[in-house]
Amino acid sequence: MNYWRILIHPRLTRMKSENNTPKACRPQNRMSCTQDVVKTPTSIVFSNKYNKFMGFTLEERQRLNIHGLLPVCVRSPQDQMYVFESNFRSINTNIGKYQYLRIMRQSFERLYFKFVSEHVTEVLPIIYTPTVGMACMVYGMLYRGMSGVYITKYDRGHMVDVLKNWPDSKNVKAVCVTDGQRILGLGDLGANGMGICVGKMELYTALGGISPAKCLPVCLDIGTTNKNLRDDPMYIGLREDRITGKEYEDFVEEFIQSALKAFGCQTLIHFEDFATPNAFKFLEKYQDQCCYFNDDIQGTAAVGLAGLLGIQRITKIELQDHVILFCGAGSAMMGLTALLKKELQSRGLSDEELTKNLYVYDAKGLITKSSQEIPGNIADFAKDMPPIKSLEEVVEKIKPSIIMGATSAAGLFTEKILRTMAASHERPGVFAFSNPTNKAECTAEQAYKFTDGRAIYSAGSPFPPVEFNGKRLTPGQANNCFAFPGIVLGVMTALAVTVPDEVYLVTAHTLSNVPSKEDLASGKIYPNIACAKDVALEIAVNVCQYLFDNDLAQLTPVPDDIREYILKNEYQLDFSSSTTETWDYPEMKPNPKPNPTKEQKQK
Ligand SMILES: NC(=O)C1=CN([C@@H]2O[C@H](COP(=O)(O)OP(=O)(O)OC[C@H]3O[C@@H](n4cnc5c(N)ncnc54)[C@H](OP(=O)(O)O)[C@@H]3O)[C@@H](O)[C@H]2O)C=CC1
Ligand SMILES: CC(=O)C(=O)O
Ligand SMILES: [Mg+2]
Repeated sequence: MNYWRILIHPRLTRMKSENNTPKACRPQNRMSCTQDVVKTPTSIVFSNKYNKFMGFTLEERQRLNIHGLLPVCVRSPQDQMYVFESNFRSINTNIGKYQYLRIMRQSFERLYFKFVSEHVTEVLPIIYTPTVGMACMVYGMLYRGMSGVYITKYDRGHMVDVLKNWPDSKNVKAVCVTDGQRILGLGDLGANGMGICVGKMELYTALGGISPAKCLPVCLDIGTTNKNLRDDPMYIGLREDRITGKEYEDFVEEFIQSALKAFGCQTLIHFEDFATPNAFKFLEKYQDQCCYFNDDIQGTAAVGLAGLLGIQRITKIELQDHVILFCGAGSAMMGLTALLKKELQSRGLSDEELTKNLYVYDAKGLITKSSQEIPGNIADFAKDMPPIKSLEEVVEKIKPSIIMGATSAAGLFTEKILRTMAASHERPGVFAFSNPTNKAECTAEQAYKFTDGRAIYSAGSPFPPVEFNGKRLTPGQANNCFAFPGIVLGVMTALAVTVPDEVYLVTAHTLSNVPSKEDLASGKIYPNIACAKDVALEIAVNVCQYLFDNDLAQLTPVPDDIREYILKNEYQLDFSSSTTETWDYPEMKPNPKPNPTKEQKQK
């Protein structure tokens, strides 16, 4: 039963809800049915989830006992957005904007998400890469209170209780977790890595339409090797060495089991920014055990493959006939090579045929048969040729038509490399995946300048368009944010038990088909980031369909129209004056009647 509704005095319900006139604020308009009135805790009314700032109508101000606590003006949602925008734009630094957004997120959630989802191009570079990287470096200074759950090594044995301390724990359906060891290309940032999980989950809502109540960011604070951080008086995490080996793996195992116990066995577990060997180890262990997803490996692979398919569409050269050089043997590139292999296998190529034109280069040089310690997942790519240490020499030798980097080695793609590629290929593909911006393997300007404006260039962080020879060239954003919001939306909607590799192939194909013929003609293999919400929906629909078609979903009955079903269940960004009718205010129970006094009893 919704007591809010019952408690509205009929006279008030008849009042024009957006009444903005001072006359309507006269005290005689207050409710008179005092005997049943429940005094609304002001802390709830103004809490992040229910706050409407000056958007509370007169009727609401009276009903919720907050009349007089706000200025007389009642702001419409449009006015609130205008004020939000004006504040945001008046701030001159990106980190300042980030701070402002943190405050807004923590004080008026629905307006915050409405703002982000309506200003994706402007806001993503702040709450996501590149600014979130900078924010994570000084997270202790920016810390503004509860945004997720921290679990330390001292919490072993009672992790379920710690997770359940989250105020909205009964609603949680997805967890994005990091141990902070490889935060973007910035290395070990320990407990500051929480900022990444918060940012990722905000995109679940802003792009995927998933209610924030379902999302829980988690940081496994198991120490840090970052000495500067440990010496920083503002650091928020454990000032100890990381736990490693069996102790670490047991800790992660306990966390996974605790999360499933606390929130249910269908909870989506999203691993983010774990160091590479650990990331692959856990993926292998958990992929078939629960609804598990590694964004750096699998999300990035889907976006990378979509980019390659886009290049295939532009150049009209089949992927297997391109010579592709992958730089960096970490989560991102190794996830991509594995998914590309699956794609090429599905085209009927043998392992030998499909790896023929694929080369991997890492910090020690080109991976050849004589390389030491080749990770198992790239052994197939080791070439039977003499070792080459320098990337420029590798490029000179193999003349790749596509070069992809996820190395965090800024400037790795030199002028010479780009010119060599341009000399051999009409439309060389250049992907600089590393984040944030200052880690990119080359900038958009360099890519266009050294290839006569012919490069098909994309980067992990956003680069502005470049004017070249009178043409405006727009770089693509090769970032897993084009994949994970749609993947998780599809997986969570379908109630997938596990997430098989095919889901990432579906994602890659869906994304690669978004750019129109005109986009491709202008060298764009990825959509504008402004379309990221539409892309997420498209991916979610196809992922859901795949899961239903392959009996991998537990949602019953299967919706007749998946798109409609998803849209019907998405998080409502709107808050109008009548929102209290539809908004999920907590049901308030009337205060228990006090025991009658002696005098009352005698009466
Ligand atoms: N755009 C996107 O969506 C994504 C971007 N990324 C970005 O990609 C980067 C790498 O991430 P991830 O794969 O997880 O990281 P890792 O750190 O695990 O991998 C980096 C790899 O690059 C190698 N490397 C380092 N320096 C060089 C160099 N000079 N030349 C060649 N190889 C080099 C490393 O070799 P060694 O280990 O021997 O040092 C390692 O194999 C990060 O900047 C991250 O932010 C990651 C995921 C998604
Ligand atoms: C984008 C991302 O996930 C990364 O850089 O790690
Ligand atoms: Mg990441």
